[in-house]
This record gives sequence, structure tokens and C-alpha cells, in this order.
Amino acid sequence: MNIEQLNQKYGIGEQVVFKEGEGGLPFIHIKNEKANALISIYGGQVLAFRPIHAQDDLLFLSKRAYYQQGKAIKGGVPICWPWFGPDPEGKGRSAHGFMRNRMWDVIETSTTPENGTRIVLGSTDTEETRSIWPRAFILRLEITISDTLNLELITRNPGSQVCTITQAFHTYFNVGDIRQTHVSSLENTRYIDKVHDNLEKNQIGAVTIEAEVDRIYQSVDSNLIIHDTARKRRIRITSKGNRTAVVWNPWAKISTEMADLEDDDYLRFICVETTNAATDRVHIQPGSEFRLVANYRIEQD
Ligand SMILES: O=P(O)(O)OC[C@H]1O[C@H](O)[C@H](O)[C@@H](O)[C@@H]1O
Repeated sequence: MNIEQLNQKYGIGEQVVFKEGEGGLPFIHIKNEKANALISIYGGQVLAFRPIHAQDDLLFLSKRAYYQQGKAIKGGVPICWPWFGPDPEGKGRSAHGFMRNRMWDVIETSTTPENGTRIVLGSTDTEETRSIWPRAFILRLEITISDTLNLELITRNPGSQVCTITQAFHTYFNVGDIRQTHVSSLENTRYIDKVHDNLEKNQIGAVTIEAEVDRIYQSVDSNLIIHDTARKRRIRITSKGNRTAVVWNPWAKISTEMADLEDDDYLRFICVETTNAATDRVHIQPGSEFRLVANYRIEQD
């Protein structure tokens, strides 16, 4: 569907407007009495979300991000699916699965009873996806733009075999200064330290970032808080369906090496990802579905 057809079928006045975005990709601009947001249909990716009274966006979006078919957009909320991290079968398929590198379909747009906006994107298996991952699937991403950003990723298995996935909302949160940022509610939690030979460790105190951090926290709480002290705000993450959470910051060296990040971008974001990762695999029986939920709320001091 082209932009005009999308607007005709799914546009809602000035609240939901489809426009050609960077790299010619179709974007959805959302503006309601609670918040503004930007979504890329490519990747099914929320790129920006700002509640009306918030000064700064919830999300970090790299100024050097690629907007190209086949490449992931650096920032916002990439969807890692049907696997998180490197190819689990070591076949050289792309890291974090294929849905962050594909065009999604628009399924539905509506206004919620609280005057928020609901956008539903989706995807199903095709000959091409089956050549990468031989499974039938019906995937749905329900995005609600209101005073909070709510994301629900529903995987339905229409096939005749059990379907096993790992996945993530790989969210890049925008912070004022990483050196004045910490994450609480992970105290006394076991984690796999991907930076130190996948050693299992115990988190002592709040998570602070003073070097490269890439950790998979296990048996996590359903409430995590990012303290963005420089901006005098907290970001409250409430999740369902996950037993793991990933905390990632590349720090200086990797930030310089990544072509789609500015050298000092590591100071401006932290990824706190709602995941089913490592041993937190999801097995979906034929005919059933699984729902992963993340809700993000900004609390200003
Ligand atoms: O650059 P990307 O492919 O988006 O991956 C960025 C990062 O994602 C996750 O947080 C992983 O735990 C990291 O190991 C990885 O480096």
C-alpha cells in the first residue's frame, strides 16, 4: 500500500498520519492529547514517544541510523524476533532475528476510550521467511500511545509443531548522561555477563554504567526503574511474559566502531530490554499464542 492508500484506510484526522520518512520508508505520525509518537512500519519500530508534558523524548534515536531495507534502525524500540542475539543455530543468519529488518503490515488504527491511540502492526510467514526460519507464524504488535507507551507482541503458532522463540523489545532509552544514570530493582539478581566470558554473577546494588555493559539478568522483577538523574526523571518499565532483561551500553570504544552511532552517543542512551533470552525460551503449542508486554512511564521529579 502506498502512503495515500494508508492514509485513506488507516489515517485518523491529525491524530494518525502516514508520511514518507527517512530513506523513503513509511512512517506513522501520532499526535493526541496525551503524547506524540513516531513509528516506522519497516521494522515495526517505535522511533519516538514524548508525553505532552515531558521535555525530552523517552527514546534515543541515533542521528546516524540507517534507514535502508535489510538494515536495522539504531534506536527507538527494535523488535528482536524470532531470536534474540546471534543466530541460535550458528547458520550465519542476522543477529536478533529478521523482523527488525522487514516491512510489517498495518492491521488496524483506532482511538482508545482514554483518548490515546492504538496502532496494530503485524506479519505472517511467507516463502521468504520460511527459507530463513521454517515455521508458520502470525505476529502482531499492539502499540498504545497514551500517557504511557504500551507494547504487546503476540506470537501465534498456526503450525502443527511446537514453535520455540526468544525475543526482545530492544529499547534504547534516552538519558541525559549515562554517568548519572542507574537502574534499580535488579539488586541481588543473577546475570550472565556477556562482556566477561558469559560468567554468571550476582548484581550488588543498583546497576551503574562505567564501562561496556552487556548482561542478561535472570528471574527479573516485573518492574524496573531507570533513574535518569541528569534529566531529573525516572523511567518505569513494567513487563509481562519475560523472565529475563538485558542491560546494554556499548561505552566509548564500540560506540566509535559502530558506524550508525556518533562517537559519544554511548553517553546518551541505555538499553534496558524486556526479553525472553538465554534459557528463557518460549515454547508455543500449535494453535496457541504468547504475549510479551512492556509499558514505559516517565516520572518527572
Ligand atoms: O547492534 P545491534 O545488532 O543492534 O546489537 C546491539 C546489542 O544488542 C543487545 O543488547 C546484545 O545483548 C548486545 O550484545 C548487542 O551488541
